[in-house]
Amino acid sequence: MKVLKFGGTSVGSPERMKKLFSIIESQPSEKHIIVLSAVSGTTNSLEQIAKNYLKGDKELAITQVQNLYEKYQVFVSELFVSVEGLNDGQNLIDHHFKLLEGLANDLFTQVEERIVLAQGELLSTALFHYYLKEQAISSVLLPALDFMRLDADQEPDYEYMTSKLGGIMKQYSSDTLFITQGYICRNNFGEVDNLRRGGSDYTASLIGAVLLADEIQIWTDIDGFHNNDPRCVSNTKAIEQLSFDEAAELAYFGAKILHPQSVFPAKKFNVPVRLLDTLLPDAKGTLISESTQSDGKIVAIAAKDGITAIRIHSSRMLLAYGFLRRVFEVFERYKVPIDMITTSEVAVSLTIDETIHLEEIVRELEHFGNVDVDSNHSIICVVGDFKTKTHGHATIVTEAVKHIPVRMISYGGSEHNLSILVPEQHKIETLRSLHNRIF
Ligand SMILES: Nc1ncnc2c1ncn2[C@@H]1O[C@H](COP(=O)(O)OP(=O)(O)O)[C@@H](O)[C@H]1O
Ligand SMILES: N[C@@H](CC(=O)OP(=O)(O)O)C(=O)O
Repeated sequence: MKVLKFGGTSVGSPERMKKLFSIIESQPSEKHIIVLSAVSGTTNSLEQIAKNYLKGDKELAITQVQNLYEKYQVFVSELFVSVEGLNDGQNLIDHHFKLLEGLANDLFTQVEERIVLAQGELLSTALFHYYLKEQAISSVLLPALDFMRLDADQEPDYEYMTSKLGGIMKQYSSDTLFITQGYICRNNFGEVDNLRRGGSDYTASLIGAVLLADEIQIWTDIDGFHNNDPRCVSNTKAIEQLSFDEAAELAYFGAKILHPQSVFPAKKFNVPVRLLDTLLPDAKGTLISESTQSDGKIVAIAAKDGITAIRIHSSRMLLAYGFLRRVFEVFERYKVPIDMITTSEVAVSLTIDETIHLEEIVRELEHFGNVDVDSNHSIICVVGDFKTKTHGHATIVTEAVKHIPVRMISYGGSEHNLSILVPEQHKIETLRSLHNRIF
């Protein structure tokens, strides 16, 4: 069995949906679970609608609902040709947009906000299901809200998902084609929730993991994981093979092609992940598995923006123990993860990308010493095999960035990551300079 995920761009227009049909049709006849994101741009529009409902600006929210409805009317008219298909499509969008408009009459809380955000994937999957029906292809539309669940810590509830989805699949043992929604799930209260922006990759990985699939395929608009950010550097190349750990580092540190959390379930259950291109379906793509080909080499570079660096300078740190624990406890209290950390005998610098509680955190850290905050930085993450060949990598990196003001360097945390922190305005130059020196 394979799990195939298609992102917002791959279902972004009726033409793209038809292209997706031809990719699915050409797959060998085994079980396939197709995970779809919302049509590109839809989740952004839904976010705006929910924001305005939350603010109480119902008039603006309803205008935005109507604008989106008009886009879907065009989509339906271009996707279907049969009277039945056109009716199915029209009834579907009428149902979902009535629900969106109807929310103006009730109290609107964060519960309703998440219901609004779920409509994109509910629409795209049903539209594709009806399109397959028009093409005389039978498929089962699996409601993700029936089996995707997070626990009280917002972590996937593997046990629940394994038993629920396993049971559903047994019910449909003779069917081969399944379609389900990416991104959406329920929380531990049973309310509609989601896996955060870009979360459809995570859905595919979770489904592949709990069903022990042969492969999880992430289909997108590029021919695999590139060795640098193609939006910033021009001559990047697709990488044929990456290990789970290398892919996780790159995804976490900004390689947008993959949701940062999506590698973990696949690694936990050892299910390979393949990144493929909807526009070039025959291209090799990238295989992410337990093995790697990096063998002493640097394989890729990625960048993560919106980073804030915090330095705590304290003479009390000198020869003291327990200092770092007290610093970390502050971040733990506010549930803010730390990305990078460097220390000297009298100071510690660390980075965060979540600044909602920055003021409170700084206030608490000031009990330990002087605190400096530098915002608008980027982490540049260089990934490769630093175990087989243990010398030379740091020199290559520092030499390539000798003209850039580097705020932090972190090396040795893992055997395949060297990260540097630079002001955001130097990100592109840093990526290009490293690319020219390394590849
Ligand atoms: N290292 C990288 N390799 C490949 N693509 C990358 C990388 N870093 C950023 N990207 C960007 O990720 C995009 C694909 O991700 P995304 O837009 O989320 O796809 P989808 O909508 O299919 O989920 C590519 O078009 C590319 O611009
Ligand atoms: N629709 C969601 C989920 C998603 O994963 O989208 P994409 O696969 O297009 O990144 C979002 O826009 O965040």
